[in-house]
Amino acid sequence: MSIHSPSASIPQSTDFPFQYFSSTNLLPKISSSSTWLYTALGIVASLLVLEQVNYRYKKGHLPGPKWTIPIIGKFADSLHPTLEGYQKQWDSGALSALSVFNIFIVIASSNEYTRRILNSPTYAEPCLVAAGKQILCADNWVFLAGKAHVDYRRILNTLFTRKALSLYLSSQENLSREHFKKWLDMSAKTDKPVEFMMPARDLNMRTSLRVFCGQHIPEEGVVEISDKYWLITLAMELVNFPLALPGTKVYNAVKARKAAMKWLESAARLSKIAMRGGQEPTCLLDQWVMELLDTESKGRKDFSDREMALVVLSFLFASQDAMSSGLIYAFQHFADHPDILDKVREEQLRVRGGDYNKHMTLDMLDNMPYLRAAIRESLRLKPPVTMVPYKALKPFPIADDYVVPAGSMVIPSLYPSLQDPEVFPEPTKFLPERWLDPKSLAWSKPQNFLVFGSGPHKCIGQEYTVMNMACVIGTACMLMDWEHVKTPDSFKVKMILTLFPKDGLLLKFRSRVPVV
Ligand code: HEM
Repeated sequence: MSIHSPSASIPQSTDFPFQYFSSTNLLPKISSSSTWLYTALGIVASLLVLEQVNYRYKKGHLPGPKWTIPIIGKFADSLHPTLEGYQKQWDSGALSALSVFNIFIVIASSNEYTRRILNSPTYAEPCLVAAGKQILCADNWVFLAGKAHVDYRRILNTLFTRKALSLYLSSQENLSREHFKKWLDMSAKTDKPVEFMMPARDLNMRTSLRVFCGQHIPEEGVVEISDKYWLITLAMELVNFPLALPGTKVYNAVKARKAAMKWLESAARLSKIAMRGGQEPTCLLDQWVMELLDTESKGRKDFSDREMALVVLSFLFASQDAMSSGLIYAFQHFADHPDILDKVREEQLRVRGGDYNKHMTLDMLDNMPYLRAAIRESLRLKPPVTMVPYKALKPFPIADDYVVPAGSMVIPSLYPSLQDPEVFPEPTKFLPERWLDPKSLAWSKPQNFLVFGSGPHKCIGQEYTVMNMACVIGTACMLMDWEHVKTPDSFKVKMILTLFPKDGLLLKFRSRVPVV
């Protein structure tokens, strides 16, 4: 098949019972009063046949079910995704196909096809999930494409320079310490372990909101956004029930977004007032407003409160689930590898000059190669984002023998590249050492380290993420011990948009030195 003739031909012989629909001898004598019924049945039957023909035509020779379940397709699987399920799909071929609610989906598992999708902006653009635009608003900058996206992103890059990152570091460290005290108190009160998933998400949400909005959001707003944000996470399924009726996940998520936007718009307004009034910048919004006020800096000078709030919303969306997943697995990996934790501690103590309570700076972080290698390895071993849904803007000749039909979802998978034994021998082991030598095999194939994606939409928060994880883990291991209470589900994976240990990670915390 040529690359310009999408998919395969219509099937010649089938195991689908077309004859059922055309078999007139099954029909009773048609009375005039029931004509409408048979007409309606005929139309429905034709649509169902058309659905199958269309699916088979688009699928072509790709591996995947021969027939799609009428109307819903693989909706049931997409409601309860499992890593094992995806592994099966990836193992079925470098490209494979399925359909959910008539959305045709092509999944890429190889490094080559995955990177081709991520780096072909004229053929495909990120669509997050099918309901992404409803939830994050269609006018959110993350849905821009081409030059408009590049220009917008250039401005946002100024929020993640080294100078900006060092501004955020002290809020991160102070909040981490507050939360460590809470976790230690929880452990001190009972013999039972803490189920770490929600406390970690809470630390992360509070850190993000304070780093992004500083004190421009009152505590009441932080609590409301943190409480409601979970509804947004729950709605981020690959394909949702198509109508956002009251009670559906998408409906609840839209309500949660409206509540969050009210606080975020107010924060943008207050930041502008504070910066114009000569106050010192303390957060990402302030950093942005200072950039706008700087007569030396080039680029757009006017961003409405709504535009700024939508950017913060996109950062919250992108960071909350992925960063929580990254942190939770880091706590699990370090608890399960005390020898590695010892090495991290040794390095921490050396760089902190023997002072357990010394606060971290970016310069100190530069001198912690072992901690950075361990965090990189933790993210490789359990990459929070396993795949990134994109949409084909036009027929996309992804392979010599296959063209992704326009309008299809096309999903690059990050996980298989990060578990490739050719690049990461013993891929299921936690081996920070593989990142210590710049000439190592792992470093020799940077194209395989897809934790943060690749191409024009590569994660804008990559450095911020590593800095935050290093700050939390580096400080935690100075001040606390934590023990992993293992259960039969500890090493099984639960997929809620990102990856989490199935038992929520049970930890017991103990103080090493008083937290100040
Ligand atoms: C462990 C943490 C994180 C992981 C694993 C992660 C991963 C990713 C991935 C895989 C992408 C898609 C890249 C692509 O399409 O090629 C992405 C995009 C993005 N990430 Fe992250 N991310 C993390 C944290 C963050 C944080 C903390 C922020 C915000 C401060 C952030 C902001 C974004 C944004 C805005 C995009 C879209 C960029 C664009 O379309 O230009 N991420 N991230």
